[in-house]
Amino acid sequence: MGLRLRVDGDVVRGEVTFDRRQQGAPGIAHGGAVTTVLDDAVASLLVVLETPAVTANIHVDFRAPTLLHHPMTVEARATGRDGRKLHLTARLLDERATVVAEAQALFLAVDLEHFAKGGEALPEAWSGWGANAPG
Ligand SMILES: CCCCCCCCCCCCCCCC(=O)SCCNC(=O)CCNC(=O)[C@H](O)C(C)(C)COP(=O)(O)OP(=O)(O)OC[C@H]1O[C@@H](n2cnc3c(N)ncnc32)[C@H](O)[C@@H]1OP(=O)(O)O
Repeated sequence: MGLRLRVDGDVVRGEVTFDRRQQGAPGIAHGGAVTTVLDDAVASLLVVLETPAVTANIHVDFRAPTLLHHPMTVEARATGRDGRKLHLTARLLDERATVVAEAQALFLAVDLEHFAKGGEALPEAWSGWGANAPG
């Protein structure tokens, strides 16, 4: 889906255009694909927060059909932190700046060891990451 995300101050912004590969109903993106974009956008806030964390839950409101082949923008920001709990939100907007979907996510800060459970080497860039991890 060609999602491109960038950090802009304390906000993550990006662009995405859904195509037939993410189709649900004819001409409309599947809600799971929309949720993936929103989850990726809030996850990118972890760079801003300098905190390794994972999605514990994500609630998505689908406000309008997300049309295929129409460029969309996504923006995500942190709304609060309560110990290990990170409260994050993201919105997907169409070319008219109409919100087509929005998400509220709860991330939980984890130690980097959490990611080692996958059995794969972690990226070198992560070695200095995690000063804000719970352990
Ligand atoms: C320097 C450069 C860096 C570059 C950097 C680049 C970025 C690179 C990103 C890498 C990261 C990508 C991440 C992507 C986002 C995923 O896609 S993550 C994948 C999807 N998520 C998962 O796989 C998570 C699976 N779940 C788990 O591992 C565990 O359930 C969790 C979430 C770690 C929680 O387990 P736990 O640590 O044992 O937590 P637990 O003690 O049960 O609960 C702690 C508190 O949270 C609450 N809680 C736990 N789960 C829930 C829930 N689901 N709902 C509500 N409350 C909950 C509990 O009630 C408890 O509350 P309190 O009693 O303290 O008030």
